[in-house]
Amino acid sequence: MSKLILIRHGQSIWNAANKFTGWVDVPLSKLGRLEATKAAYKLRDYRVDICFTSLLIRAIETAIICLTEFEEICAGKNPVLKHEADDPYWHGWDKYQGDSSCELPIIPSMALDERFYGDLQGLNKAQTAEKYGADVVQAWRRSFSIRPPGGESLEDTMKRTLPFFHSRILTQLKQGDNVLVAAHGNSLRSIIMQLDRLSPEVIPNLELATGVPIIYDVDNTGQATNKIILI
Ligand SMILES: O=C(O)[C@@H](CO)OP(=O)(O)O
Repeated sequence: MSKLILIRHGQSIWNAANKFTGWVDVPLSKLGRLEATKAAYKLRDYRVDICFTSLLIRAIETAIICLTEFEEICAGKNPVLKHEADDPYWHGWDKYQGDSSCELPIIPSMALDERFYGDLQGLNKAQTAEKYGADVVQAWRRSFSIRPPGGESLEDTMKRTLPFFHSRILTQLKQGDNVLVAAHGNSLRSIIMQLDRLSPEVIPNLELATGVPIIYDVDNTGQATNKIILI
């Protein structure tokens, strides 16, 4: 049985400021780094073979903290970011083949990026609710198919997260690897919707706390058989 560890990044400086963030690439706050360190402590008895993150620094910082705070989680290996060679201007670090006997790959992908929040990015959430009405803004934030102005619905986000989840993440799990995924509230909600078989009517009630690991047991057919949340 493989372990799938999902973690929403620790608090970012824009979570702290109550701003819509989406694809804006803000770092963790001091509290966020502490949350990630606490998550690393909770994960100290787990072993990770491969890690996937979004391209956004708040998820990457969270992954790095989880993988470096206690050496045991990587079984003594060094985490190394492996960039995909799909950017023609990429400077070529990805050409390094690496050494799987002593390196733990961290694969960053835009498929795991936060939902694109369009025109709301950078706006204060409370002020936006006052301007447009709390119910309208709640539907933009939590419904399955309603898009925030100029942005992605959860359904849109799911169209990029799930193909990646199936082709890259589940493939590793089915072959027996333990996988850490450090991503975002909405990219993870779309994956959990699939794992927990949640309907579009139920998904608005799913909230993910920052920096809290969610662990699934996944069998070799790719089915999730158990779930625990390390609060
Ligand atoms: O601003 C964002 O990018 C997200 C996560 O912080 O917000 P929401 O809670 O509305 O999904």
